[in-house]
Amino acid sequence: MASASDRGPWRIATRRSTLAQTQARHVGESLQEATGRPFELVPMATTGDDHPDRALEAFDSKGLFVDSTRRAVLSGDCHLVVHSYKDLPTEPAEGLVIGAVPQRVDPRDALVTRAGHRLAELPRDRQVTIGTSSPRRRAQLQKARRDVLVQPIRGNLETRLGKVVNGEVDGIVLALAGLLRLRPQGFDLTVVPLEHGELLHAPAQGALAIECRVDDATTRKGLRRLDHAPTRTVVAAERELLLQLQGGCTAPIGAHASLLPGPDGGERLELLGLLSDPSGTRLYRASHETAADEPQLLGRVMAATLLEAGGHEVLETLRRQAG
Ligand SMILES: NCc1[nH]cc(CCC(=O)O)c1CC(=O)O
Repeated sequence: MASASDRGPWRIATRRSTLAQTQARHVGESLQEATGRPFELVPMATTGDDHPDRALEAFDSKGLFVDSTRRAVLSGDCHLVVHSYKDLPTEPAEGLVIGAVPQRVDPRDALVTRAGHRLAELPRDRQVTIGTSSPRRRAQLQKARRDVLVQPIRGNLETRLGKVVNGEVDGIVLALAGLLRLRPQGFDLTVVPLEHGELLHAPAQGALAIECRVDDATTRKGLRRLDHAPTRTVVAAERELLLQLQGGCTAPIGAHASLLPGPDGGERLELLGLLSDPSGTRLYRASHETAADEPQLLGRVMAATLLEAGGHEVLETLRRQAG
């Protein structure tokens, strides 16, 4: 087995999915440009990939998507691993550190249909079906449009787009980031981004987390070149909300943080948060702001607000159901 040394190419562990490999290649190219060292991808199967036919809900947030890639970094076989930040478990992995959070792309979800409808414009004179396996998207779709039938949908990006093209469903909701990175061609479909007030995206959506070993000074130094401080800040606020709310159950949770100009030329940090029951019947939204250097505080304040508004009962019910 090749091993990752301080010389030779950067070895980048990646899951086998096209999205994961595309993201890893982008990171590799940036790292090569920043350091003058070439890179190679080291694709590997993960537990999550072994069950691609299961609905997303079947996976918890306990690291199903990251296990073997992280092990490859911890063992010294690879220098780094690139994750979709939103799929990363909130518990830090022992011995690993997030060495870089590159600038994030558009974090919004999008509604993909043949006709280019907005959510509010979907026809009402017939049964419309929208495919998604995400509890967060389902809850918000049902809140906005009780009349729409939300269906679980499986398969990779191209398979799901194909189901819209052939009319199996009227539309799907997915992350704009995946479309931007994969640029699927040849589908006669319209992509309409969903605004934060329509359907709030997942915490850290559109961002990447690049992990390396805590004690690997060379890789940490290389990764610092890719780090984007404003993205770290907004993602920290969004992830703190997730951390505060996910005590043993996965509720639909949305979060969007942004840095805005503040008084006296400073910056302030704004956070939109959402917590819902799975049906979207009890759905709570709030917005708060703090100084730009208080992302964790902002996430905690948001969590307290959503819990007090009724989120406590929602989480209690979910916990009881989970057993
Ligand atoms: N849960 C799957 C997943 N993980 C990361 C992305 C792409 C978006 C991103 O990088 O945040 C997607 C696809 C989707 O949600 O439609």
